[in-house]
Amino acid sequence: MSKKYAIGVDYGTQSGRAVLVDLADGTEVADHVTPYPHHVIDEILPVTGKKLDYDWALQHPADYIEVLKRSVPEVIRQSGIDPADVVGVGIDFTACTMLPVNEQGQPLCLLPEYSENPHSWTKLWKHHAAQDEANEINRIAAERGEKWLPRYGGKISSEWMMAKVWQILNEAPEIYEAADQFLEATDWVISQMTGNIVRNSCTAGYKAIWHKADGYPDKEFFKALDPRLENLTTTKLRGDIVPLGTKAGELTAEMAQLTGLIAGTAVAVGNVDAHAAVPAVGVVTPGKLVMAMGTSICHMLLGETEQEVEGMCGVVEDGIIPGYFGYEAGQSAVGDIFEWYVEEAVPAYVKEAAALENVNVHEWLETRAAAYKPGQTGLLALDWWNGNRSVLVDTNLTGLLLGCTLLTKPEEIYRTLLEATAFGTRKIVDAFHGNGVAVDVLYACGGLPQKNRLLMQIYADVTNREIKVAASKQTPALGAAMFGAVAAGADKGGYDSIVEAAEKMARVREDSYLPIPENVAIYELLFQEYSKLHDYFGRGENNVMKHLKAIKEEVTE
Ligand SMILES: Nc1ncnc2c1ncn2[C@@H]1O[C@H](COP(=O)(O)OP(=O)(O)O)[C@@H](O)[C@H]1O
Ligand SMILES: O=C(CO)[C@@H](O)[C@@H](O)COP(=O)(O)O
Repeated sequence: MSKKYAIGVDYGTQSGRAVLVDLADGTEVADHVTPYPHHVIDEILPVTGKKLDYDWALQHPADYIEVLKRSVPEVIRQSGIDPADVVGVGIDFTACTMLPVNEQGQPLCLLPEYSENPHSWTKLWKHHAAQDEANEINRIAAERGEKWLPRYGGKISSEWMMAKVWQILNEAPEIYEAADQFLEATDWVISQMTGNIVRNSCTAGYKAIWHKADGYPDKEFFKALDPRLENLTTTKLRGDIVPLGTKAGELTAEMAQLTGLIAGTAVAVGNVDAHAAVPAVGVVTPGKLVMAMGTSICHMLLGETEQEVEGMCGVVEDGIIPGYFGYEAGQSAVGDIFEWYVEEAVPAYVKEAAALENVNVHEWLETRAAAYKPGQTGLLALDWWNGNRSVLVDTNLTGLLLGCTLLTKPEEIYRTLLEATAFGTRKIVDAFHGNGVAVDVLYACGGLPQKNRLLMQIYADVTNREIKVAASKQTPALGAAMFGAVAAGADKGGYDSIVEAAEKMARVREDSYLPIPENVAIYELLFQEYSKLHDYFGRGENNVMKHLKAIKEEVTE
């Protein structure tokens, strides 16, 4: 029998990437990236040229199809394989990235009668303009004692489906009316590939307050938000919600022509980027925390039971791997804090020295920062440059650097920022571990583990846990391909379960990061100090960060 393959397509914030994977062992045979032609639309709406409000972030749905059109034929061409040997396709997406569609499943923004209204466009995950609606949802849910609220750590985010839908209703009721359904972009792309609209349990669970046993919150809750929302879940969010790995359908003839694949190829239901990465590092059982480390960190964990954990983003049964409760938490800025420092705050002499040595500024700082022992800088920081996503869930918190003297060096500050983000992860690890969801070992994927060894050693020391690193540089896309193989099934050359697919296809690097006992001991002391600052500034004892923000807003108006 000829070799069999699957294709995974990872839809990120700036671009989409297709990866062609050998099903026997997970080898990534070819990959190709298509930057979105319309980029992130966060300043000007293309059709009107009108300025968008602050905090808006939209995307163009045609860009998603462009990725299929350019990147899928390219991986087939590069690999030289017969398209008939591609047994399944899966995708993963940022989330909640959502759009309104009409009865035919067409995005309203592509129809001339609606395209001038920004609310007809795809709202990207980082569209943060629905914060007022999120606040109201949280207030009303808390008042009513909604039992689903603790499943989301006590607060839902402005990034999620209900806040975004409500913003559309409030600001553009005509678009709300015209929408036959609101879909996650991941489900919309699958509908374009197969002709079937099928909602997946991952985005429904984490981003749309859906629960396997209880379904959506009841109508009375939605009525309490706004009487016009009463029937939202049975009308514009209607439809069966199916587990990850389910076959959504088969590639249509039209899509086969566009992609160069064979009509009838199995297509898996949509998935989320961070969640798809979990089986791709071989994690299919509890106790192993997967960190997707880049500009931010998503922390993913499996558990046997549904526990309430302070500040977690959510817990969803079957939300990552069927048969387990999938937990998600996160830090809203990690690499972005290092980027801020490198771009905005290092002295010119550092940039010049790095250029002379032909290394980038991060690498220059890392080498020098690595020469310090834990605690030797005398510095401590709170990693809230972009607020706090877990455990405190407060976007109004800001960063703090403590302990500077006239002798403080840039590399010491850089090391302190690395450490601060590790302490942020430790808070999340402790929150889970202390609430009965074991965290025994860490797995890292994403860009940062490839870029900064010091950072990874600090994370191992601060958490006192081994860290295994993904062998793949395209972990979410590999995971998406694995779900594509599961959609195909073993009799078509794929796999019957994601656990089997992970056994054969997932890989981590041979070398791992182990905690160094003397570093662990010092970091334990520093973490106690971090925790004091964390609670003092984060739990209301000293609201100076919020006061500063309020004064800033007042004088800026
Ligand atoms: N050597 C480095 N050490 C630490 N951080 C780095 C280094 N090089 C780049 N970064 C940070 O990595 C982040 C990008 O990570 P990456 O995983 O590639 O992106 P994304 O999260 O968009 O997928 C940026 O925020 C950047 O500041
Ligand atoms: O929120 C989630 C996952 O739940 C992500 O899709 C979102 O943060 C986007 O992450 P990336 O920027 O793609 O790493």
